[in-house]
Amino acid sequence: MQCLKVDLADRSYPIYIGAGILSDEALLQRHIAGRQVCVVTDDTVAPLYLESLLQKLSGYRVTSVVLPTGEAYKNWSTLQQVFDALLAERHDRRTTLIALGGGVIGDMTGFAAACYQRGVDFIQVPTTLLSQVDSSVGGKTGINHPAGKNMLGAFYQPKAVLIDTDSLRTLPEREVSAGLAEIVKYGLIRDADFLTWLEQNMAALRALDAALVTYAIERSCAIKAEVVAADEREGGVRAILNLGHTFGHAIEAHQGYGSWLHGEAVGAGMAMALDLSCRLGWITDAERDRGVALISAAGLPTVPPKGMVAADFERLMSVDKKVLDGQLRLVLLRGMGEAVVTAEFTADALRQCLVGFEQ
Ligand SMILES: NC(=O)c1ccc[n+]([C@@H]2O[C@H](COP(=O)([O-])OP(=O)(O)OC[C@H]3O[C@@H](n4cnc5c(N)ncnc54)[C@H](O)[C@@H]3O)[C@@H](O)[C@H]2O)c1
Ligand SMILES: O=C(O)C(=O)C[C@@H](O)[C@H](O)[C@H](O)COP(=O)(O)O
Ligand SMILES: [Zn+2]
Repeated sequence: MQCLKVDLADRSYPIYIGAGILSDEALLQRHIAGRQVCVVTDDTVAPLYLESLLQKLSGYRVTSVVLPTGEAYKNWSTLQQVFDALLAERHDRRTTLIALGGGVIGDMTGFAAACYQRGVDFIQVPTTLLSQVDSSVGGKTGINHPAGKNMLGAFYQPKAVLIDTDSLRTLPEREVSAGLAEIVKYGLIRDADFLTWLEQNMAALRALDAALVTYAIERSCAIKAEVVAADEREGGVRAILNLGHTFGHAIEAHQGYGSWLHGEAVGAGMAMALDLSCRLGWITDAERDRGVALISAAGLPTVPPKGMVAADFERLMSVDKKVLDGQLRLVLLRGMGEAVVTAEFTADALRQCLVGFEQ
């Protein structure tokens, strides 16, 4: 088992990574402060992993909430179901919530934990590749609004992240590719050597080779932990974790959340960010093509949905959380492995990029 740390003074916490670590009762229980636990999961993950998790919690007063599966349910009314269940079961403020599932469950459970009785503990038990390499780490929690992705939420850190790589065995191929999008992102923004390693190992990663996937999770979590520790609330450098997301979130909102997976939208979004970086002369054509080829090799789209035009992007991107005083900022590449958050592009350059992707 590998243990990394997210270093945030009194909000620091461990990330455990390993095969079968969910069978380690003591490891889980070490991070539960009180005697009450509520496990939050979805109706796809519950039949797979809920019972065995509950067995590790004997001696606690445990309840569970099973939410409907998917991005379309990352909203107020689903969150309300969590609060209703916590109140109906008389959970007190020493309760620990456990998020058992993918990023949708992790983001909503974290937000519920931030709000319930003004804040209770929570633990992340991510079961998708995407949530193991990204969403379970860093404390961004929240829900979507029809006008924009993750528009309501809080920065609220978990007490621990338990990544059991065995849970990936049941993950559908499409979800594996979605997780690879965020892994490719880390290479593009911060680590050119990791990018080369990903190029060499992409086929085996898609086949879920255990040793390679474990290394990819460790490297991704290490990069994310370092960036979050440097800038917990995204005052500056943390925004590089948003590479491809301004375009990608616009795609998700345009499609009504759910028909394109988050990772798929980020894949196409990163291809668009590579293209704009190239148009600005910051990376070469060959570097752009190399990035796009890797996104494609991960099984991800490299163009936005048919019928989505430049004006759709401009409208939806104008509500991005990186907009300051009406000025859009984007994460672009100054080189492979070197991301910047910048407003140094003209509206015209952006429009040409967007029009270039129209189909
Ligand atoms: N907070 C952050 O920093 C952060 C980072 C990245 C993404 N996100 C958010 O995460 C969400 C995407 O997360 P996701 O890709 O995990 O999606 P998800 O939570 O919808 O899970 C994907 C699908 O896999 C199923 N599933 C989960 N674990 C499984 C398993 N082990 N076996 C079989 N099926 C399983 C789920 O039921 C769901 O159908 C988006 O809402 C995105 O905005 C947040
Ligand atoms: O942790 C971060 O910071 C990220 O930006 C990680 C992203 O992969 C993730 O999708 C995040 O939820 C996006 O955040 P948002 O602030 O753009 O909604
Ligand atoms: Zn993301």
